[in-house]
Amino acid sequence: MSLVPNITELLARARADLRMGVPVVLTDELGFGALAFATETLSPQRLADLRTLGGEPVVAITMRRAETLKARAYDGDLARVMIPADAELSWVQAVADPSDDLNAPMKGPLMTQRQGSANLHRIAIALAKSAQLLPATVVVPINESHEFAATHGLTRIDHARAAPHLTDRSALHPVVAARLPMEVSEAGRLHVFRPEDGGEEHYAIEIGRPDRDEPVLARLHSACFTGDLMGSLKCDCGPQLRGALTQMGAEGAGVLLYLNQEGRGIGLANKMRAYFLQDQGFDTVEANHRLGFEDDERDFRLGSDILKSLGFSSVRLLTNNPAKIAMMERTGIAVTERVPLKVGETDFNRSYLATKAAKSGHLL
Ligand SMILES: Nc1nc2c(ncn2[C@@H]2O[C@H](COP(=O)(O)OP(=O)(O)OP(=O)(O)O)[C@@H](O)[C@H]2O)c(=O)[nH]1
Ligand SMILES: [Zn+2]
Repeated sequence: MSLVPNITELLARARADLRMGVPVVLTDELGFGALAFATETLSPQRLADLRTLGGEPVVAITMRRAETLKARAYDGDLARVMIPADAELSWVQAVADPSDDLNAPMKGPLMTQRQGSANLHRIAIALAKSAQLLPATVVVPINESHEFAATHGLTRIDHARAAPHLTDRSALHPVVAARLPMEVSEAGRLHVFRPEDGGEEHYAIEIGRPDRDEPVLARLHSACFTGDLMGSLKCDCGPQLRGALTQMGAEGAGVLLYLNQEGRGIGLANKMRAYFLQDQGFDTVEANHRLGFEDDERDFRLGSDILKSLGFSSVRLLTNNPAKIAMMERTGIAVTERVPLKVGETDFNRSYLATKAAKSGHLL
């Protein structure tokens, strides 16, 4: 019956639930069930209520966050931290949120679970991440999970059906394109692409009428609200964006993909959490790790999807990031030339740029 939501639609609903503090029910193929909450949106009332369910609640965190907290990650990529019976919500949230790590370090050792499967915890963390929340979830086992979800009107996600969707990228579809005369070129055109999973839309700005049979001057630009719009001096994004467009305008042809992957894919709220840690002396990579993220959570494959959809198969790529080049090549877009894009170094971003060169392999 097409009127029943499919797994993609249920996952989008689950993300919205977690952002609002509503729990979701997770079930696996062995019949286990659990209730999962995003740690950062959990309320005191719901923490009290989940404790009446009888199961032992844990905070599921990524291996990166576990390393910071010196908690044993028996599950490899994640750890299940046991919640003491008398722990308050502030304790639970401090497991997830590093903002007070230095001020008020957590008193360890944190006990982590070793027995049983972490499959449902893994799905819960992936959902929180894709909802652009901190990658940490409170998970408590429940019985009769199908009935529990139905009785309480909760979204239920089945592990086997959901797992492939959390690693595969969703298909993107062109929505509309229209002329956009711009300062750099009157022959601008903006294309909007929408993913099937209900996530962020992405844009392509085409300058001139680039020949589809020749390598096109291209830039994959990740959204940076602070740099692109506010003139932030902490990064080089704004000058790179304008520099790329100016060069395309001067050459009379090019395509700039504006990918809504704010903060290297972690979202603006988490990026600002990373900036708060940077104010305390951590570098851009360490800050991401303390929050529980990898240094770069972006998926550049969507860039090649958009280029292909526009009819391009080879590019002269404006970038200093070798990972972008490697990903283009792997996903069937030939990079015939790397065009360096070195603009916008300031006193404030010099060490940020140096860290990217030292730790993320950026070309100087
Ligand atoms: N998490 C995090 N993201 C940041 C930080 N500073 C900038 N960003 C984000 O990093 C991204 C920069 O993207 P790009 O301009 O594609 O930069 P790049 O990966 O260095 O590659 P090139 O510019 O092509 O060399 C944007 O999404 C910014 O919002 C930071 O300190 N932490
Ligand atoms: Zn930036």
